[in-house]
Amino acid sequence: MAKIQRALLSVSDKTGLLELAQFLAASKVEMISTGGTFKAIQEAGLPVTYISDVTGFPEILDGRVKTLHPAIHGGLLAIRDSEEHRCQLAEQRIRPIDLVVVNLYPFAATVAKPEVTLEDAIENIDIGGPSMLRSAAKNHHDVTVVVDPADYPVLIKELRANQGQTTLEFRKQCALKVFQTTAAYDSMIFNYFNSKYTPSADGHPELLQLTYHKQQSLRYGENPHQQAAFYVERPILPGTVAAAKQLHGKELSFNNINDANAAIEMVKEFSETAVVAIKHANPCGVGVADTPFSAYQKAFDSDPVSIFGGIVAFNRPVDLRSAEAMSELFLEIVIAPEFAPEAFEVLARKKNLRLLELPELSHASRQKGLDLKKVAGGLLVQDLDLAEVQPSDLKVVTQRQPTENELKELLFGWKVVKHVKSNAIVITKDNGTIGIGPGQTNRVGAVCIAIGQAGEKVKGSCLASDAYFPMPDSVEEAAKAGVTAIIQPGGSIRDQDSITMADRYGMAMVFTGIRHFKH
Ligand SMILES: NC(=O)c1ncn([C@@H]2O[C@H](COP(=O)(O)O)[C@@H](O)[C@H]2O)c1NC=O
Repeated sequence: MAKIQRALLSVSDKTGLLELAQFLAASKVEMISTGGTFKAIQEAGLPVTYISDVTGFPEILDGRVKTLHPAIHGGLLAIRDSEEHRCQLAEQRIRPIDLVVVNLYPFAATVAKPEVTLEDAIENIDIGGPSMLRSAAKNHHDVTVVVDPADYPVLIKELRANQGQTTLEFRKQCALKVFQTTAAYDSMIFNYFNSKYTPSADGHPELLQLTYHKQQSLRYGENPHQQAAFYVERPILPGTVAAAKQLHGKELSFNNINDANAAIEMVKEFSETAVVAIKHANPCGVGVADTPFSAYQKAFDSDPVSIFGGIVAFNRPVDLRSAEAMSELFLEIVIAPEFAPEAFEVLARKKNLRLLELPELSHASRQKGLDLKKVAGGLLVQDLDLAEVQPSDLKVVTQRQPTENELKELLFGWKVVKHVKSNAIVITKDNGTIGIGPGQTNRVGAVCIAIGQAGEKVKGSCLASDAYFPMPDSVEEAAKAGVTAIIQPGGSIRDQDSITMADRYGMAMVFTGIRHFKH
């Protein structure tokens, strides 16, 4: 490529514009520019040509048409090596443009405003900008294009290193960034209009466009032979694993991020002080108490074996006592809205332990959204499971009513079981889990695992089941072990068999009418 001689600058975000313009002027590059950009460069005392002097046409329709002209697009799209293209340019008196610096109308920021009108949104759809970006990127063999003010210093460095030229490798990267930018920009516009105009009865668009930005490359995926990366939404959603700030410890792994997500989403379930211990994305211990330390103890006591190598999330600041207790263990991650300085000091003595700070871990910070499940060849989309039950939603189906204490316990277990992989059974006592049976292919198997884990403590406990009992066997096993009350959705054609079994043992059983499958 020859030395850059002619540049077109048209930017909404004027950050870094004058520094770049100064460099280009000093490098004797001729600059062409649109309204506001032209004004800014001219006011800085730098030589610049107004776009209309190139197109021979005024900017019209409130700026809707300013660069959409053959004098611009011809100058961008002509193949420099083509004799025919060169002749056509000469015939039409069009001069090549070698460098394009454009950034787009701020559509995202506009539609993010709560008071935005449809008219505002429409006016912020950039037409001329993406057209120039695409023309220049298409012709990147000959044209350099920069779309991000953060890249101006990189451009300057490149021009300095190559005597006013750019390398093809540089232009390829620039073109890639343009296509990335215009694709994301169009997705954003499409999604906005989908939310306004979609005729689909289920609220899901005919075409699902998702844009995620790479937050980090990961050392490997679920297993060391799988390559992996972490992509996030922008703007970053507060109160999610994507927003967590790592204060200390080794880099997060793929499994860490997945487990941390499970811990965060679960601890937000509680408005009371709660601690959640996660292992392989399932809770292995959950406690609710008056202090973070007692909540932690309950979570720990639930399964002192499984917590080894686990992830612990607090929804209150971590105190010194909790930190000291945790420092006795090998943990992968501790997550909390805050770490007391003395607690941080204790935990930070562990070189590898990752400490994640996430201020928005309250129950109120839960937000509606989509839950996406990748299947081979497709994607399943559903609303996030944010369903909750209140005491008034519960239907007592047994002769015996649950006591007040049992009722509290059942509602606690219900919140926990929602976050356990199906078939899921959770046994609790005193607002702490004592037995968790996750991910079994039959429900009674999950019951037996939970009972086995609870040991002697099972006597006088409560049990939560994520879905109904297809047979009365689970109720019988629980009753024989000493469980006194059960919460479950109900809805089986054999509900009556389970109710009869519960009555036989004098148990209390309540139906929620809501199921919490999690696969
Ligand atoms: N209509 C056009 O021909 C046109 N050409 C460039 N733009 C945009 O106008 C903005 C710069 O405008 P100004 O230089 O007037 O501040 C840039 O974001 C650029 O992408 C245009 N605006 C919208 O489509």
